[in-house]
Amino acid sequence: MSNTPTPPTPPSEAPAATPYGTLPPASPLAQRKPVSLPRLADMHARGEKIAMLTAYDATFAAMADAAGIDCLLVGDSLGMVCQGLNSTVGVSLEAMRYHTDSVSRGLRRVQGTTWLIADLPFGSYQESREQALASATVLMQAGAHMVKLEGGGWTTETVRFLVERGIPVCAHLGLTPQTVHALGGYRVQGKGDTAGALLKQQAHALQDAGAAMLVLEMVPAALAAELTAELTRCATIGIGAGKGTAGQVLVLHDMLGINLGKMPKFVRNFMADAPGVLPALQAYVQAVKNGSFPDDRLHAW
Ligand SMILES: Nc1nc(=O)c2c([nH]1)NC[C@@H]1CN(c3ccc(C(=O)N[C@@H](CCC(=O)O)C(=O)O)cc3)CN21
Ligand SMILES: CC(C)C(=O)C(=O)O
Ligand SMILES: [Mg+2]
Repeated sequence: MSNTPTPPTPPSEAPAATPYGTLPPASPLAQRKPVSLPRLADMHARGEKIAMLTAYDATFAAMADAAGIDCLLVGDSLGMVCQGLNSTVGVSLEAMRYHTDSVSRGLRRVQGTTWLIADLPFGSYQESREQALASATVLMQAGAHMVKLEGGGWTTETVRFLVERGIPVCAHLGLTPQTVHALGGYRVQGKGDTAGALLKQQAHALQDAGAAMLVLEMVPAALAAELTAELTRCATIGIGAGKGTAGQVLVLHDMLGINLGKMPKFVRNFMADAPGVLPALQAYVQAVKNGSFPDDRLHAW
């Protein structure tokens, strides 16, 4: 008998089977632990980019999970993508519950490890903090791990109310599509010193209220990068906000090259160079992780 210590057991060589194909044997995804709030905070602290997409159904949710996505958002963009509405204003809480249920079941079918976020739709949280809690409860009981709500200022106390009651919250500033009629269109927000300072102040207040995540949509890249450096307890997720955020999100159909209307400028079509949907999703995760998406010249302001 030698005294040589036993070498650590090498990772299983067995390829990880998914319903959509086989992942490479050494893939860290094969044994990935569930993404949780502490793990997201750890990724944020280490500077590992957080990759997020929207999902509206069980099949795409399972595929994105297999591709190694960190977070999925059941976005109220489903009103435009799935229901054919021309804005997100008409999306009901019942529709959000239905799609959250479907996505959550898809993740359970494959023992998914993805962090699941659901949008509180227009009109489901504006009336009172109690209304927001009741609406958030519907989505959490449908399988969401976190809810997202749009806006700053008055939303701060709503965020605090939910977080104090054990509901993780993602905030959303910049282009907030539920208020498109007040904003005057889907255009860049936070441009100029005054608008930029207001957005920053609102973001800090949301972090102090306990928001663990903040979507920044269509804001100047420099503003998003500055905020990202300032907010250490809240991970920024950009969409059309440049490469300086802690993570990125896109609408799933957009990054697969499918869009009923005008493709926003911040989108990259990951199907263009991929042989299929799973490789396109994997390419997105990889591009977010290695910083090659977005390209500041092509996908930001
Ligand atoms: N399919 C889809 N993708 C999205 O990103 C998305 C939705 N739906 N629905 C909800 C909101 C609406 N969003 C939008 C919609 C349109 C533009 C758009 O047309 N942007 C123009 C710039 C317009 C301007 O600056 O005046 C662009 O060229 O990107 C951007 C974001 C983002 N969200
Ligand atoms: C675009 C993302 C951030 C969103 O809110 C949605 O898909 O509804
Ligand atoms: Mg939304």
